[in-house]
Amino acid sequence: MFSTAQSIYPVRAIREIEDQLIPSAKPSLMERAGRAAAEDAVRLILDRPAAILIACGPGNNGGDGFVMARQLAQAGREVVVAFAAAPERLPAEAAKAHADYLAAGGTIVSDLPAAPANGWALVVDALFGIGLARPVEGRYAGWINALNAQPAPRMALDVPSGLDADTGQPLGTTFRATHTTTFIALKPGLLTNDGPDYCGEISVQRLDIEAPAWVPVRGQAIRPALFRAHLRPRPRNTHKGIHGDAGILGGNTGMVGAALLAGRAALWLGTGRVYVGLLDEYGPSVDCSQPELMLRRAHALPERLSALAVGPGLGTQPAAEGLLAAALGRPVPLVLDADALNLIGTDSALQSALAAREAPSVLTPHPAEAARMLGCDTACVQADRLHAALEIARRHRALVVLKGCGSIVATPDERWFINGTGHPGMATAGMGDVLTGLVVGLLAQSWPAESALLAAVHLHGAAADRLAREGIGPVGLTASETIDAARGVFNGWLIEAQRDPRITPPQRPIR
Ligand SMILES: NC(=O)C1=CN([C@@H]2O[C@H](COP(=O)(O)OP(=O)(O)OC[C@H]3O[C@@H](n4cnc5c(N)ncnc54)[C@H](O)[C@@H]3O)[C@@H](O)[C@H]2O)[C@@H](O)CC1
Ligand SMILES: Nc1ncnc2c1ncn2[C@@H]1O[C@H](COP(=O)(O)OP(=O)(O)O)[C@@H](O)[C@H]1O
Ligand SMILES: [K+]
Repeated sequence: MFSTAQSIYPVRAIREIEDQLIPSAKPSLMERAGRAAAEDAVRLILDRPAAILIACGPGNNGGDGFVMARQLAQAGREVVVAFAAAPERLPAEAAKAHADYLAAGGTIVSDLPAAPANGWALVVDALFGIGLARPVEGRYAGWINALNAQPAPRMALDVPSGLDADTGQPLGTTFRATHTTTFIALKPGLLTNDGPDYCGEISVQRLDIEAPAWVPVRGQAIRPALFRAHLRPRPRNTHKGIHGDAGILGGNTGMVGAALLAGRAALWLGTGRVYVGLLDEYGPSVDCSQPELMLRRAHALPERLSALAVGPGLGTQPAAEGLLAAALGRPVPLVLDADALNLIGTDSALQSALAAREAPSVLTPHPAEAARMLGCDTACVQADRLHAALEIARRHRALVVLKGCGSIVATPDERWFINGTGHPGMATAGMGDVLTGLVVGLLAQSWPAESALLAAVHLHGAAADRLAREGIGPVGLTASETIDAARGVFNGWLIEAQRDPRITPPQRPIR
């Protein structure tokens, strides 16, 4: 069965679907949306007796609110609808929803009322959806501030008013939902940047749209189904040579730990051998708390590696630049992070070498590194994270993860993925080095690059989520602890995948 529940559609694509369906849909999409929202509302508040406040805006989002109000009132709920726009200027569908609500005996107040003595059971934002065209100011900003101040659950219809549905950027005053019922499909702005902070829990209501109406989708939410085929049990007759040789190049003076963290993450994810090449000339020759790592001087990494990561603690001195240039020439999968990205951002020879590579390249910038690569500032990257990730992937012919809240993975052929695991406790030093190690570890074990990146990004966040559930974080979570938890989550995935009859154990060693 064609499933689109995890597909992510930008506003333009949602509009295309609506254009195909609105003329003929019976019941209308707005009727379906309002009904689905009413059902979500009832699930949310159960039998809490207080009234439900629905604030309706001047467009079709307001129309959804009128349908929802009619449905809830007909189900015996007390509903208060606030609507201040001119009814005759509503778009046709919304005007019908408004008339139907009044015809069913509904009433409207033209300003947001004070909360009743027992408070609201639920406040609903049906002010603006994907039609938001400018920052919210004036009367509606006042309404949103008042709604945000209510101690009740706060539900947004389609998109929290004020949030840009494509970018997750708040435009002026923005509704802060505890729950968002979104229609037709997920939108990128709900999942990245400030989106998750403003949306709360998301319910996707697909409105029973038939498969042929779906326009081709390029965006997906990251989930294990995307890489489960590679979660294979090891054959019993195996040895370490089968599980890859990973190299980490970095660890300049004062930043040795970054390279060790990456190396440890690769090791704990099952890589056969891990070599760490350190630039610090006085760096250690053994990591006493992880003696399995083979520490070398930076120029003395083995010739034969299955995958190489360059960047954790690399520095930007000429020596680092020379090592990076040589690494770009190696015909192995490469992960580039941190200072490797900063160097590439300002050096056209390195950029050409990167674009010319035949073996896969994976770039893991955080927003500041992405900004250096694009020649803009961090705010401009964050203002449209999806565009920034796709642009870096296109320019460098590489896979990219733009890290942060709702990490975005972009491919050079313009597909993209958004990750939902992880939490703010991960904003701590060394966390990115761990991600680099997870990616290079899977690459060294012969995972295809795209699956390796998707799995590592999802795993990294899932590991931090597991720790937070156990009280280890969000505050005070350390990068080292995440490595340990990632091993646990990954082994859990392997066990789960073995129960999946579609995954068969390999008959022969992987290579
Ligand atoms: N067209 C349809 O049949 C369907 C529409 N749906 C709903 O309709 C929404 C989109 O409807 P619209 O395209 O009418 O757009 P919206 O209802 O999101 O907003 C558009 C209206 O708000 C005004 N506006 C935009 N930004 C403003 C601002 N900052 N301050 C003041 N006014 C502002 C516009 O001038 C316009 O009048 C979706 O998000 C969804 O909720 C759903 O019911 C699904 C079906
Ligand atoms: N608020 C957040 N929600 C989810 N993940 C986050 C959040 N903040 C940081 N992370 C993740 O933590 C990691 C931090 O990486 P990075 O900024 O490179 O750290 P460092 O350079 O210190 O190692 C990234 O994978 C990022 O996606
Ligand atoms: K809304």
